[in-house]
Amino acid sequence: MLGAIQGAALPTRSVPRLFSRASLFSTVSSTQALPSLTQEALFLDDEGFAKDNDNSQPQKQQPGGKPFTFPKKGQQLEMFCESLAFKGKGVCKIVDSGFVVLCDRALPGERLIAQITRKKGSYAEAMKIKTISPHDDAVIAPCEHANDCGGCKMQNLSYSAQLRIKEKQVFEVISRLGRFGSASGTIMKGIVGCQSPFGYRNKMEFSFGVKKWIPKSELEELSQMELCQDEFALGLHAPGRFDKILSINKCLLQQDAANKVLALVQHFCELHADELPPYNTFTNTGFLKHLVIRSGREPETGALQLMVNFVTSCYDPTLLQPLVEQVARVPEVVSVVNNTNSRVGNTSLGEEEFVLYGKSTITECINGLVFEISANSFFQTNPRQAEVLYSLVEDAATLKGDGSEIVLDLFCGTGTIGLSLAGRVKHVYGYEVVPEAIADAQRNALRNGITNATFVQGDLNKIRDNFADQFPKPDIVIVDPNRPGLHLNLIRSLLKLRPERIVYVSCNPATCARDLDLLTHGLPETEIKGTYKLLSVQPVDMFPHTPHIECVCSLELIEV
Ligand SMILES: C[S@@+](CC[C@H](N)C(=O)[O-])C[C@H]1O[C@@H](n2cnc3c(N)ncnc32)[C@H](O)[C@@H]1O
Repeated sequence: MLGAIQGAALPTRSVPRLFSRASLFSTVSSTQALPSLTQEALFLDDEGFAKDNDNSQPQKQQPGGKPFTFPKKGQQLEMFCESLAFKGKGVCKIVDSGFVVLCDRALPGERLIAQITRKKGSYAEAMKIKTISPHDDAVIAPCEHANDCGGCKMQNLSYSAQLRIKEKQVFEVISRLGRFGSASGTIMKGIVGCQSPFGYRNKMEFSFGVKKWIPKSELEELSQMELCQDEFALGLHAPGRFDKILSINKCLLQQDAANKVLALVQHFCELHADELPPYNTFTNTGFLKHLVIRSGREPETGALQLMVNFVTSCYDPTLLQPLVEQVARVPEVVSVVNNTNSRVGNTSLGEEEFVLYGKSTITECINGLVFEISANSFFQTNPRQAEVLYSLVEDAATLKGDGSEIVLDLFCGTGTIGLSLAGRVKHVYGYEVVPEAIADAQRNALRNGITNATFVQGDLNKIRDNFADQFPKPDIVIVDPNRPGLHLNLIRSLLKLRPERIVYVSCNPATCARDLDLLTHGLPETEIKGTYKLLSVQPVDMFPHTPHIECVCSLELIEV
């Protein structure tokens, strides 16, 4: 049944406005990355493909022949939310005109009043003012910051409804953008939800600042006097604001012990803001820039371990000492480090690192392997669901298990996927651009006594013709790219390499669908001939309450 798709005529589709196949590839040169879709194009693509409104806005007339009136900035209008775009914005239609508006925090099925904030090409953006009638699955968000913080845009929706929406988004993008049409029904697997939709994150990064962002809802309650006192803030950046911090008392995505540390640091630093001044992004002055809290598990006992990282503008351990002493009293804290960053701006990556208390790393266990995590190393942020994800990758790889196969783990990070397969294969080759991640991967192999894994540092957007000479021909290739997906040259190289199976792990269904289309259907304009059959697409929810979706896709080589 699936095999038939390869030879069958491809489903035709109307060409969306901003993302025709011709426009997508017209700018590609051999040295350029496959043009990553702009966020706007991605969204519109999603909007245009994902629903039955392909013709909703390009035309200048309503069905009755009446011309569309573009809404004006500042206008408050009644609208109905039809679906969610990948970035979590509600795709709404103005009730009178059917004009499409993207509205933050609008939920599918909700009727609402929203204020137009800007016009963007043929659609508008709006800010929700009030709900007229909620989504059937609307719930009261458990987090006090849910309506103001940019992180959990979907907390107002029951978790089962979140999963349904995400599953539908993947299905639509795979069928339309990936051009798998009705066959998507047999390819798609049901979404795998997260057992614990709260407390799942093992890393949260908070910022210090001098400007507290006061949400509209609180503004009316505050006296003028209180409004003037914005000299200290610790929390998350207000949505779209680099300079304003929404003070966070407790984040439900992290563990209770991490919230204890956050509250303690909030309290201490607010009291001692004169000695420990928060960083001011306008004047580039101040000391405290970021608080990063990471968590892990002790391998033998499974006990929670916390690493607290203070990112400061310079190195001054004496200044930090009283704060470090307080934090170290929290029983779960096993490491306090200080990363210094003197550069202008807000990055939390340090130039130099100093251990102020305890160890320099914490550990995490994934599917029986132990991984060391340092302050700046990449690690999956939902480790329990990462175990689920990696098991799905192993299923998709359908290893023989006789130790004969070669696995190529592209975009390997700290080696977690490849290392978790190493016990069942002949050799794993990992490829990754970040040198520190490669060093971590090598250390992780050593720590777990794995001797059949080799990790190579290199940029997969700049591969040359001799790329495949660096390792024996792989039987299975795993790709786990960042949001922009695969470079066109890498797709060409995979098609030339012809591994029996490709497992594509994606954090962006839109670019994943684009790449699956190329690997299976090919693209005559670029002389790419697809030689793979898409066997399955498995959505996995790694980040409940956020718009993010992960997918594991299995592809099998076909003889042509
Ligand atoms: C989504 S992460 C996956 C990491 C790993 N597979 C895991 O599960 O932990 C993507 C990884 O690709 C790496 N990466 C991004 N662009 C790259 C490039 N052009 N060449 C090689 N690696 C790249 C990133 O540094 C990151 O470690």
